[in-house]
Amino acid sequence: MLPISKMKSFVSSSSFSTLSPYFPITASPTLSLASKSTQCNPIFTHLSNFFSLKTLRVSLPRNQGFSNQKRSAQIVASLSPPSGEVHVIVGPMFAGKTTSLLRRIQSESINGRSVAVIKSNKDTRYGLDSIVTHDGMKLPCWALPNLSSFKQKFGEGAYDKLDVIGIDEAQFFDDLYDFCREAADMDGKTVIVAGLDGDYLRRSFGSVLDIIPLADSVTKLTARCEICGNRAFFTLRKTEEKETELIGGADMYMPVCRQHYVSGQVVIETARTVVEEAHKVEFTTTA
Ligand SMILES: Nc1ncnc2c1ncn2[C@@H]1O[C@H](COP(=O)(O)OP(=O)(O)O)[C@@H](O)[C@H]1O
Ligand SMILES: Cc1cn([C@H]2C[C@H](O)[C@@H](COP(=O)(O)O)O2)c(=O)[nH]c1=O
Repeated sequence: MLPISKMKSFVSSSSFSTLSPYFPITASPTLSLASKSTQCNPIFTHLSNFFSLKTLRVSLPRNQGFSNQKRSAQIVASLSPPSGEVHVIVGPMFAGKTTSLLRRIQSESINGRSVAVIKSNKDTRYGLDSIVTHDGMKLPCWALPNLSSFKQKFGEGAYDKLDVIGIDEAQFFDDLYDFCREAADMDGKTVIVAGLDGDYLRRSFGSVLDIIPLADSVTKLTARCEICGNRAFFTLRKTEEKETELIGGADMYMPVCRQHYVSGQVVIETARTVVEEAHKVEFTTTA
């Protein structure tokens, strides 16, 4: 298998057919819309913009069935936008979200689909040209301030040929929902999103949870609790900073189970209070 770091390009040259991979033609004997009369009927034209072939079922006489099925499938294919997919991978830090995203992208690329990966340009830990896992697995990427700039930066023509878009560190993109909806619903892309569902205080992080209603699949991964080795669902911040967004790795964060999240928060809060009190004492004695 080709190692991710050796992938020829993060955009392969396989061509993208607008309709065929996304529109399985599975017409049943009764599944037919367009008899000659309905094709020219303005009511049909209006309705067919709102309903797919599966919703509007009109039975045809047996001898006309086959050719009409083909014809109606063609008509509906030309009316329906290509159907994409949204897959979401969440979990705490060190859970393997980036690893899983890169594996899926690699496998899509090996299957001949053209792929591109985006990460937030806020995360400068490993430079801006690659996505890197905590294990050092690597893939070239686009580091962007927002997702809406992707189409223009990537080039409209190249975007049209793309099959799969990977998004890492999704919690940092405010326009995640609109991007995923448009890419999957209108442009027929498979979008694979990896990000933190919760921040260090276990509050919903960015727009990651907002895209669950758009998703075909949602996978919650777990790490290993750094204190007891049990499954870790949460990320504990080891430092005193309080802002929500704070780029860092194992120096600042650790994955923990519920028990050690709760006790860890108490320890960190106590330590913070002790430090603050010590500063106050220092300030009053020197003033
Ligand atoms: N406490 C930990 N629990 C689980 N994995 C850890 C831990 N510390 C380091 N790792 C390493 O991190 C890897 C996952 O990295 P990565 O895919 O970048 O995770 P994520 O994107 O979820 O932060 C694991 O395969 C493991 O080797
Ligand atoms: C919990 C938490 C994390 N972050 C930052 C820290 C890292 O830079 C990324 C997460 O990276 P990973 O690929 O999931 O390991 O997010 C943050 O800014 N705020 C937080 O509360």
